[in-house]
Amino acid sequence: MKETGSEPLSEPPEEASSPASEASPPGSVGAAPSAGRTRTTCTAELEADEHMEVKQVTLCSRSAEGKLHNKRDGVLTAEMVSKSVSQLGYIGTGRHYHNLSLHHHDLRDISVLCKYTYLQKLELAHNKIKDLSCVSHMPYLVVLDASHNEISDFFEFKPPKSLKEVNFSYNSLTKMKDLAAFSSLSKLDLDYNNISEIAGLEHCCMLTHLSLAHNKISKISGLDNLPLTHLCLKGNKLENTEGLESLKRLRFLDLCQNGITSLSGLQSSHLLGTINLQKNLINENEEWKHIRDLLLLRDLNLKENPVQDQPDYRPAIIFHLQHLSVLDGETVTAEEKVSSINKYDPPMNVVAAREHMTHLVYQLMQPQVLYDSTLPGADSPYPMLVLTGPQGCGKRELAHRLCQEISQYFAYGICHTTRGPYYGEENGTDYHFVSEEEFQHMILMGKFIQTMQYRGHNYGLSRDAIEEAAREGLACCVHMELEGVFSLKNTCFEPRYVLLIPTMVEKYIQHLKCRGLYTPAQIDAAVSRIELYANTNRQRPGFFDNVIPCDDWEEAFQTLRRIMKEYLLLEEQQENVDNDRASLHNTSPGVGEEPEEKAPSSVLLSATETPAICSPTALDPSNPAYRSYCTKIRAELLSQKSPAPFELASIRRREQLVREAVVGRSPGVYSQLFKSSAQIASSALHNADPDTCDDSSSDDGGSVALSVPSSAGALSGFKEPVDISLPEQSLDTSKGQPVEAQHPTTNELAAVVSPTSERRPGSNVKPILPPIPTGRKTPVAPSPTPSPRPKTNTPTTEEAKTNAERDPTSDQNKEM
Ligand SMILES: Nc1ncnc2c1ncn2[C@@H]1O[C@H](COP(=O)(O)OP(=O)(O)OP(=O)(O)O)[C@@H](O)[C@H]1O
Repeated sequence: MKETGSEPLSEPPEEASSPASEASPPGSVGAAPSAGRTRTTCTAELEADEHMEVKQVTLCSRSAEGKLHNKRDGVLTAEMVSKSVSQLGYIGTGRHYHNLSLHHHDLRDISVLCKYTYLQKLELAHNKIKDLSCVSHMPYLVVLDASHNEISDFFEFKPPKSLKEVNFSYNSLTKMKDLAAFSSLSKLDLDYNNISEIAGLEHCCMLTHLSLAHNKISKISGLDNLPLTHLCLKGNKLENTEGLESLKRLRFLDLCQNGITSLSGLQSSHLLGTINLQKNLINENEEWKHIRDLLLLRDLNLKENPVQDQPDYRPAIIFHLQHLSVLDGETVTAEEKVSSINKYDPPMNVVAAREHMTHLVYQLMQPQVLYDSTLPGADSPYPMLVLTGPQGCGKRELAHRLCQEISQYFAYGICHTTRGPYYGEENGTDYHFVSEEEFQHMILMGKFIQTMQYRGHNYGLSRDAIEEAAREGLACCVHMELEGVFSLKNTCFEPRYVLLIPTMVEKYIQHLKCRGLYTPAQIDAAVSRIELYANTNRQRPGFFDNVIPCDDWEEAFQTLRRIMKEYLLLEEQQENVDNDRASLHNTSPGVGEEPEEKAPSSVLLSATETPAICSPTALDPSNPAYRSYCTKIRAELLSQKSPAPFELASIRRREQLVREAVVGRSPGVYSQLFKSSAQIASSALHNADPDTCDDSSSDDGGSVALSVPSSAGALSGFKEPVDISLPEQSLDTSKGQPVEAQHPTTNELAAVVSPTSERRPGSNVKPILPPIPTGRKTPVAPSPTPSPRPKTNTPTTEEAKTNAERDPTSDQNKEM
């Protein structure tokens, strides 16, 4: 839209309108009454209007004529201006052009611009201007670009109230002056001048962008509390980054091409997202410490700094500044982040995997030995118990006590350690105390299946420690820290992991203090690890098989004892025998007659540390509440019609055929196991009802067969892997099913055949103790509490059978 009339477009403000109205000669800034301006101003502006249709047009691209004219004397004329204005708009009551762009005209004298009081944007780059006093007449000016000129006077004009952006780059400024009057200034570009000190900006409370690249600044100063978000001090003489502390809003910082050696001073600019420090003198990897708390930092450039020559420079920086997405201009990949973490702070499972790999390799380098005592069966692991929990939580004492009280089944696995013995500790009882050299030698000899460093000492569980227990026909019980558990989970062993966790921190601290072995720092560290255990339990369901609060050791021990008996099927057998009898005599109790389950002696903690009764652990087969449920289901099924004995015999025969087809006829290494309770119970039932005995399986209608951990697992039939504690898997259901329904399904067979079927964690595969060799040692200490269990050695299969035959209703049979 074009103004056509010759009237003034609007009334300019008084101070600005005066010179224009007089049509002053170039350079003059004289005052004149506003009434006199009308004609001249309008003429100039209207001349401009006539030539202006297109907005934002630059003279350099279209005014060859004007160029020629200017080249003569460098004086800007109204005609040229009229060709270079754009952006017609309203100001006050009239319409005026707002923009004037005069690039590359070799202009020296622009005093004619005094008449153009309504300009908002003035672009004068690439001229030879020294004097900008005409700007004093532009009260509406917002943007001024006077870059690439010859200006040496800093802001020598009356401050336009709204002046926001000024570009004085590539001029001859040497000194900054007070800019208090330029309170609206938000962007100031002073690149490529000769300024040696930052000054005069104290009152620029709107200044967000400041660039002073390629000056002579040797110290960052004068920026205190400015609201700067972007600061460029590239190509100066800076040696450090001190002086930026108060710039809390800084987001972009360019300090490249200086002599900076340290990043100190940047730590409090928490909003920094980009720091460019290319071509400086930073040479310490450790400098990351100053910027590690800048969590919004995404782009860091340390190219061409000596620090790049440091070994592991990039992974180290990436590790310490995990939030970076670009380092030295290159995108930081997820892989780089992960590998840097694995390098500098590997998570426990990574450490464990590495440890495992190391031990495996060293072991493979040795002459190979067949550790037949601990070989896992097709579906049953060698039984092992691992007590874990924070240091001093009592796991060692509990392990010892368990091995004493249930000495028929457990032996204490003695670890090696490089720490010296505490008072009262004996070599070969609590630990094998060895020197560091010995320990390292053992590692190299592939002796360990797991090691860990704890508080500067090495601890390790050797294969021999486990074998020692296994050769005695005993399950192995060890205690270790969480790292050890992670490590052990990589091995072929599938222990039962029991977490002992203090829930009363004060009591735990008190206990540690009483021990008198730990410094306050060590106590703090031990306490802090409670959280680690709790988190692991929360975040990895099934990681621990049981969680027992250990504030009261007696209570914890009773819980542990009960769990272990269940684990080894010592109590379950009794229950099964009872059920079997009931089945055989067709006197199975109804649901209402179910004997009450014993309440747990201690409350197990669930994953979220809530009592087990109302928690997910209620579904833990080791939980009595859950078992009660299973028993009820079983009782209900038992009360239904039982198949006739000949049907059972037929089923057994077919099962046996399937079994033999799957695992062959020959008994495995565990065939003479502590087949303990199951076989004895089985024998008892054989005696009770010989008609139903036709093969190695029990003839009780299913329930005994289910609970018998026969040799090497699979040998006892395809039912073996099925966990009796799971009601839907219990083959007891066969009693209430039609015969066809008792045939193994494809899935059941697969479960037997597949060695990976439902194993730990959380699988509750019942373990089988290794064979008891002839001449086995008598357990050191029998259980202190009178128990119906055998008080000496676990009987061999033959012994058990004989005993059972002698007295099928004996206590031994019941218990075992
Ligand atoms: N082979 C191992 N792997 C991992 N951790 C182990 C191993 N052997 C022992 N530990 C654990 O190392 C920690 C330190 O053991 P140490 O015997 O030195 O301390 P403690 O003060 O006696 O504590 P605690 O009574 O729990 O054993 C204990 O938590 C212990 O269970």
